[in-house]
Formats: sequence, structure tokens, C-alpha cells
Amino acid sequence: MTTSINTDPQDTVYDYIVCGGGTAGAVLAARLAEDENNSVLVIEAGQHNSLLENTIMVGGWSQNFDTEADWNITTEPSPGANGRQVKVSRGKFLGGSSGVNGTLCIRGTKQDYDDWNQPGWSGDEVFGYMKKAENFHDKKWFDADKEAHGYDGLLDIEPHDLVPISNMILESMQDQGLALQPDMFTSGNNPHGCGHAPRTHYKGDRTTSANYFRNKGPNLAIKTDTIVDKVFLEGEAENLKAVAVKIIEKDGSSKELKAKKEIIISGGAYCSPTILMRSGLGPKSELEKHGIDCKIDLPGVGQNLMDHLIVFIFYQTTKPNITNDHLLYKPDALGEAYRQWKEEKQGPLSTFPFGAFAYARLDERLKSEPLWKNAPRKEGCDPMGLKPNQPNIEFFSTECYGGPKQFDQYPDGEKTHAFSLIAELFSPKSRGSVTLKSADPKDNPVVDHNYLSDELDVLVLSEACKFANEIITMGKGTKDIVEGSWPKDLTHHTHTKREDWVPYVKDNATTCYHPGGTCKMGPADDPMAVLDHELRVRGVKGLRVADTSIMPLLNQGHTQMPAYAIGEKAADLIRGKFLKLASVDSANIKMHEASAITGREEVNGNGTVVLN
Ligand SMILES: Cc1cc2nc3c(=O)[nH]c(=O)nc-3n(C[C@H](O)[C@H](O)[C@H](O)COP(=O)(O)OP(=O)(O)OC[C@H]3O[C@@H](n4cnc5c(N)ncnc54)[C@H](O)[C@@H]3O)c2cc1C
Repeated sequence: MTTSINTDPQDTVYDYIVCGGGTAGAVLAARLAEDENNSVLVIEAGQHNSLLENTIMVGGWSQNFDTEADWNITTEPSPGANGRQVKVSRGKFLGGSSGVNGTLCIRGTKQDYDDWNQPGWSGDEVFGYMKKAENFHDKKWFDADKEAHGYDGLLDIEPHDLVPISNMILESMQDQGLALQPDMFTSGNNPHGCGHAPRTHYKGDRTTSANYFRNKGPNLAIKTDTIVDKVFLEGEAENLKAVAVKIIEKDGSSKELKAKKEIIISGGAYCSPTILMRSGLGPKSELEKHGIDCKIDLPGVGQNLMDHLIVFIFYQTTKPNITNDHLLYKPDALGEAYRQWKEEKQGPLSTFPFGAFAYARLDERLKSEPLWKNAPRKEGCDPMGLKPNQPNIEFFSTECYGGPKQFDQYPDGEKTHAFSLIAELFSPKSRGSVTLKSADPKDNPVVDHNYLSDELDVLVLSEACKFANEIITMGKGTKDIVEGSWPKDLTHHTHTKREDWVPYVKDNATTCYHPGGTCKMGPADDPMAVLDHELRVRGVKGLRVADTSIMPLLNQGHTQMPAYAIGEKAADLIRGKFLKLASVDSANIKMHEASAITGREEVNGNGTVVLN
């Protein structure tokens, strides 16, 4: 990576300090440093990513878990999920979770962002920023939506070459009513169909937000292995201003670093609220428990925690060489796969073994369910709050056996082979929280996802599993190759009723690693909104948050592309720039105008909204 970034910074004063060098944080810092008059410091709790091969070799993703490169957070027990605790890994290194994720680029629909109802964050605008981030490399076999992709961004993205089982599953999906629209997860305009998901890898290596640091100059400084404890605030009441951060270095010593212009917190949905709380910004009662002086009572900090739940449904096939198991689990196969990646940048470890994808609406399937029929709903929405142009669920398949560490019953890759179809729940009703374990910045937060606490979540996810099973066991492409469930002693392939799937969901639903919402943006009259629509912490000058914690609602997709968009947009907000869009939704412009005349805010000369 060509760079003259300062990785051993000694200065104590910078224009901008970005707390957390993860997905959104790295993007934001790199964009701010494009102006060489800005001095920018990124503080990252974990190591430099170049030291960690498993953040570069895509197939090494799970090897980061339970190591120093993982935050190693486990949830509180969720009563709705039979009291299970779930390991909710996050990347702890430069690049953050972009260096450990499943590489999928599934943007959601424009409606998802319109639903945020925040000036400057319409579907058109957020899709515009996702496009800005992207440098798409097409492949001959792929029928790309060329208009929807970006080609001069800093994040290399390409399609994934399928193995046979994935094409068979795509055939089954179509057979079961999900028409093929190859690039629908980039277009975001189809809530019911199947296609391919582009990936954050290129030429055999994972691409991450750390790629944004390429060609950056010495005005960008990166301090790794350093924890941000808190932000120091100066002034009283209306004039509270963020001026410095307290850091803890690797040797345990602490230091104060000053910011002349702004401090931006990008610690991710689990850690950003904890930095705010340690700084005295959060629910007063929560801060008092830990002896923290409350500067502003912000009850929404750490609340509104959301995630997408997924259920892996594995099947066994005896048909050889249609999955990737033989390339991974046969004796000596893994060694050869590693050699192939290291020397040729090819083979099963150079990409992520997810294969076929689909979105689905479940209106027809759920219409006679009493819970669904009788649930309250907003006009034009289903009980989950989704409009007809938004999917209720996603399906995605694995091209071999594997997943988080609870999936440890490996086939031998010779006589036995396995693959899965995963069902993912969108727009979950259940909400959780992030709170402090103590005021010690080295303590992980208490994460309570409260999974499946709402019966509607169980209903939709169990119907999704039923549909998934029909795709695999009845669909034309796969019905004749399925031997049964995997592991062999399970019988889920025989389930026919939705109710059969309820215990399976409660026992197996796990994280898709998409936490968000814990420092949400919102209007001034929402007491739970932590940020305004320019990501400024309410009541504090010079302090913003930029990562997936800002999302008022999750998108109907995966969360890395919105995280890139949030980093890009945050940089533009700070620099007072607007993205030029072919079409900017006029309602959104009206919202901008409306907020400009409330008296609380005004539009400055270059068009950005600034607080009085
Ligand atoms: C295993 C896994 C698989 C996933 N798969 C996909 C996928 O296929 N597709 C997809 O779209 N999304 C996926 N996601 C989700 C996606 O990667 C995340 O939503 C996104 O990367 C989050 O970006 P962020 O900037 O909010 O947080 P992060 O990228 O997690 O960044 C937060 C950063 O802040 C640092 N930090 C935190 N606290 C402190 C502190 N006190 N001091 C200093 N530094 C701190 C962290 O170490 C980290 O580097 C996955 C995530 C995981 C973990």
C-alpha cells in the first residue's frame, strides 16, 4: 500500500480526531485528509490490519474470532431465544468489521433510507454515497446494472464466481416463485426475486475501509493499539464543546489529545455509546450507577439496539464436487487451499463461500396467520412497518459447511458434503440495549440484544425457514440431490408446517453481525434521538458520531455498504459539501428548507446546515 501516513504520531493537537478506525471511521478520516491543510488523527483500539493475514485472506475471516482481533462480546441471555447467549464478534483492528465480514454488498432498498425521514439521508442520497464509495470491477458472466454501480470510488468490489450448488439453488429459487434479476442487490428495486451479491474483494484479497488510506499523505496520522476512553467537554449548558480525548496507550499510560475543529466517534454500534457515556453523555440514571458526572441527559444513548437474525439450515448431499467441501475438508485440502491463495490469489480461501441470494415478501404466506392479521400497522405498511417495495426476508446460501463456531460438525468432503440456505429476518420488532459494565474503558459493554422478544419476529422468521426448506427440498434445481438434513441426525428437511420451525428458530437463530441504532439520528422532538441529521451530538458543539449506531432503522440488506455511505456522508457534512445526484428527491429538499427556517438551525453559504 503506497502511503506516507504517520503511524507513530507524537503531536498532541490535531484539527480532527476520529475515534475508531473501523469501516465508517477510516472512510471519514481518509476523506478529511484529502485536504492537506487538515491534520487528521485516527485512534484505533486494535492492531494495524497489515499485521493480520486473516483480515486480508477472505477465507480466514472466522480465524479472527476469539483472538485479540475480535472485541469478543457475548450478549446477555435472550429469553425469547431460549435464554441463549450469542457471540457477537466485531473487528478490532484498522478497518474494523469490514476486515472480518462476509464481504456481501447488499444495499437494501431506497425506501429503507427514505423511512429514516432525515434531511439529507433519502434513499437517493444514501445510494449515491454507496455508489461514490465503490470501484466496481465487472466480470463477463455477470449481467450488471451498470448505472447503479460506482467506478471511481476507493473500495474495490467484484462479483463472486459461483460453484455448482449455487446455480442449482438459484434454479430452485426461480422454480419457487423468485424471478431472477441478476444485480437486484445493487439496484435495490425488487423486494421479491433472486440474484447475485457483489463482494468486497478483488484479485484474491479482501478489500476493506483501510484501502481508503492508499496514497494518503503525512497530514493523516494513525494511532493503533490505543483505546479512546472519553471526550473532554468544555463550557456549560448551551456552550458545551468537545475539545479533547483521553486515550489509553498499549502500555496502560493515558494521555490527552486536543482537537481544534471536531471530534468524531466511530467506535461502532456497541462501542460508540460507551464512549459517549464515559464522557458524561447518556441516560443520567445509567451514568450515576458508575459514578460518571452527567453533562447532558441523553436517554437514547445505547438504546434502540437492533440486529438482523439469521438461521442456518444445512442439508446433506452425496453428489460429489458440487459444494466446496472437498476443497476444504478432505485430508490436506486446507493446506493446498492456503498455498493456492498465498501463491496464486485463487481458490476457496480467496472468496467468501456464500452463493445464491433472494429477497421475499411474505404477505401471501402470512395472510391467514391470526397474529399477522390482527397486528397493528401503519397505513400502507405491514405489521413489521414495511411497505410493499421492501422485502420481509432474505435468503442466502453457503457453498460448503461452516459458519460461526457452533457449526462444528464438518462433512469429510469425500463421501459427505453439506450446504445451507440461510433465512434472514428484516425489520425486527425486538429492541435491545448497550450499557456500561463499569467506567473502565478496558471493560467491554453489556450488550443485551433481547432477540426474538417480539412474537412477530418469531412468526416471520419461522415462515422464512419454511419457505427456505421448500426451495431446497421442492425446487427443481436441488430436490433430487438432497440426501437429508445435516448433521445426519437432524430431520428439519421433513418439516412441513411453520410451527415445526418455531423451536428450530428459538434454538438456532443467531446474529448476522448487523448491530445498529444505539446513537440514532432523529428530529429535535424525539427524546430518544442522540444526534441531529448532521450527526451532531445533541447539545454539544464539535462532536459527531459516524458509524452504524446512527441508523434510526436497519436497512433491508446488509450493513457494510450503509457504513461506507455514512463515512462518506459524514466527511461531506464536515467539509460542507453535497453529493451531486442525478435525481434528488424533492421531498427531501423540502425537508432541508423546512429545517432551515425553524430558527434553531440555518443554512450557511455553501449549503450545509449548521447549528446556531
Ligand atoms: C463477522 C461479520 C460478518 C459480516 N458480514 C457482512 C456482510 O457480508 N455484508 C455486510 O454488508 N455487512 C456485514 N457485516 C456488518 C458490517 O461489516 C458492519 O455493519 C460494518 O462494518 C460496521 O461498520 P462501523 O463503522 O459501524 O463499525 P466497525 O467497522 O466495527 O468499526 C468500529 C471501530 O472502532 C474501533 N473502536 C471501538 N471502540 C474503540 C475505542 N474505545 N477506542 C478506539 N477504537 C475503538 C473498533 O476496533 C473498530 O475498528 C458483518 C460483520 C461481521 C462482524
